[in-house]
Amino acid sequence: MISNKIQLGCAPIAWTNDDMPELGSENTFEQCISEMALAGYTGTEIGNKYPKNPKVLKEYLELRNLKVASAWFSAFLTTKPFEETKKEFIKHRDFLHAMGAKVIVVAEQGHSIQGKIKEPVFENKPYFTEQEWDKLTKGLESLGELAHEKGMEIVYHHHMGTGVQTTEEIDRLMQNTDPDKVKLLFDTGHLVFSGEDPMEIFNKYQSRIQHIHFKDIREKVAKEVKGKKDSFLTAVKKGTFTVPGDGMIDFKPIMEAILKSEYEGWIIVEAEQDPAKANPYKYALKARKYIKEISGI
Ligand SMILES: O=C1C[C@@H](O)[C@H](O)[C@@H](O)C1=O
Ligand SMILES: [Co+2]
Repeated sequence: MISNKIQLGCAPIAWTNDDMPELGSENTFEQCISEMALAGYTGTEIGNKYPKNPKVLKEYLELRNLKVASAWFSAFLTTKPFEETKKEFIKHRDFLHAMGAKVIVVAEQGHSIQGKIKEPVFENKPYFTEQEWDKLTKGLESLGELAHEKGMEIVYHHHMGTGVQTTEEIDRLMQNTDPDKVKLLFDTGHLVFSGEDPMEIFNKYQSRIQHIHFKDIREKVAKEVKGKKDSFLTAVKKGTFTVPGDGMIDFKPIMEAILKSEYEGWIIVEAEQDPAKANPYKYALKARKYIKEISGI
C-alpha cells in the first residue's frame, strides 16, 4: 500500500489498446506487467492479453507484487434485455471477485460511439430518451445489488461518446440512482476532454467516488480533434490522452482534494496512446514520478 488509504495502479491500455488491439500488438503481457511493477505501481486493471484463468493470472501478478484493482464491463441496459447484461455481468463479477478486486467498472454502451472510427465524438454522442434513462438507472441499481452479493460495488464510468459524458448527465445519473447501489468512477481525462470541471465533479460526488482513473490531455491535440470532428478512436491515435504530468491538467489540487477526502481505494494511471509513439514504460515512470512530486505518495 502506497499511503494507508490509497493504492496506485496502472492500466495495460498504454501497452496494448483494448479498442484497437493493433496499437501495441507487439507488446507482450509479461512485458506489460513487469514494466508496471518496475515503474513502482502495485496494481493493474485487466487487458485483452491477460490470462482468463484467475489462478494463472494470480501467479503472474503475485510474482510482481501486483493486485487486480478492477476491470471494465460494457453494459447494454438501454438497448438489450436486462437478462443479457446480467448474465455477462455475473461472469465478470465472479472473475473479479476471484482476483480479489472490490469494485467493478461499469459503462453503458447502448448507442455508444466510442468504438466507431468514423463518428465525430462531440457531435454524434448519444442522448438517452426518458425511457432509456429509466432502464439505465434501474438496471444499474440491479447490477449494484448483484455486486453486493459478493461484497463488491459497481463504479460507473462516465465516458466520451456515450450517454453519460457531461456534468449534466453525470448529475442525472447520480440523482436518479440509490447511492448505496451505484458508485462513481472519476476519470480526469474524460472530464477535461468533454469540457467539464473535474474539481466540481470530485467535490460534488466525493462520497460516491470509489475508483479513480488519472489521465491527462494534450490541449493542442484535443482542440484539433474537436475542430476536425474526429472520432474518439482517432482522438486516441492522435495522442489526445497522455499520463498525468504531461498535459494541461493541474493534478496538484486534484490530488490534494483526494487526500483530504475520505477516499480509500485505487488511483489508476490510464493513458491510452500509441505505444509506438509513447513508450509505455517511459510514460508509466513519468506519471509515477509526477504523482510522488505533487503528493509525496
Ligand atoms: O477506462 C477506460 C477504458 C477504455 O477501454 C476506454 O476507452 C478509456 O478511455 C477509459 O477511460
Ligand atoms: Co477510464
